[in-house]
Amino acid sequence: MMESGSAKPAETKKELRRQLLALRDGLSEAERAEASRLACRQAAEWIEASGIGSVMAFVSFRSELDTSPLLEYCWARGLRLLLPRADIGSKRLELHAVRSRDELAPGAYGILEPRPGRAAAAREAPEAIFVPGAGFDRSGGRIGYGGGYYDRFRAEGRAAAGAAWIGLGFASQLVPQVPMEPHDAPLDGVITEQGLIWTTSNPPKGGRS
Ligand SMILES: Nc1nc2c(c(=O)[nH]1)N(C=O)[C@@H](CNc1ccc(C(=O)N[C@@H](CCC(=O)O)C(=O)O)cc1)CN2
Ligand SMILES: Nc1ncnc2c1ncn2[C@@H]1O[C@H](COP(=O)(O)OP(=O)(O)OP(=O)(O)O)[C@@H](O)[C@H]1O
Repeated sequence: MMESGSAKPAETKKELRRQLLALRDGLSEAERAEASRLACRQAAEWIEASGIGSVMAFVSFRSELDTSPLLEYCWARGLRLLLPRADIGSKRLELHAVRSRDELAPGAYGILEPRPGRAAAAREAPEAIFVPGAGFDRSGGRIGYGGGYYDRFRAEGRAAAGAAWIGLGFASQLVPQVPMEPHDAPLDGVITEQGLIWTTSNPPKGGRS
């Protein structure tokens, strides 16, 4: 029975997360590859138009949209690519500047992460942050794996002032509304294989392109 009207956001989020991850797991390899290629092209076009020099992205795991084409784009264009290491104890993200795939190794949760001895700690704050998720909505709502890593990272003020926070996922991960809690900061936009959607009335650096 649906009781979304009376359920607490945290419980509703848990159920929505479960449903969205099941849906994402159901995409075929071919669908995933094609959508990933298209979405990463959209992200690259936005980066190109915005003129930013440092990008925070993520290395995909489980059934996430495959960010490999975006990582390759950043390396090919000589952009600073900052990737996170998750500290499970503190639920904090630590950023490293990664210059090639050789600087990655399996880390927390089995995700490929920067190898501390190889990739230098990031000196700068990222100008754009591509955010993973289980689901997104058109008003900046996002639901992740429930670790609160990205909300904490944002609350710590570690992105550049005016940085663009952009969700990156499949169009099938867009839902009418993600229930938001007070600690959830809204995203500025979402990129899927169908294009970029700005979710704010005041688009960040780079503008509407
Ligand atoms: N590619 C990628 N990297 C990322 C993230 C992400 O979503 N995608 N994260 C974004 O935050 C952080 C990792 N966050 C994670 C949080 C929880 C679990 C996890 O396995 N959770 C358990 C459930 C725990 C529970 O019961 O609450 C599970 O799903 O089995 C995995 C990753 C940092 N790096
Ligand atoms: N800024 C913060 N400081 C302390 N705790 C926080 C902060 N932001 C979120 N949390 C806590 O983290 C937990 C998970 O939050 P939430 O369900 O929003 O995670 P999520 O966005 O799905 O996860 P992730 O960002 O890891 O993908 C919540 O219990 C929340 O209270």
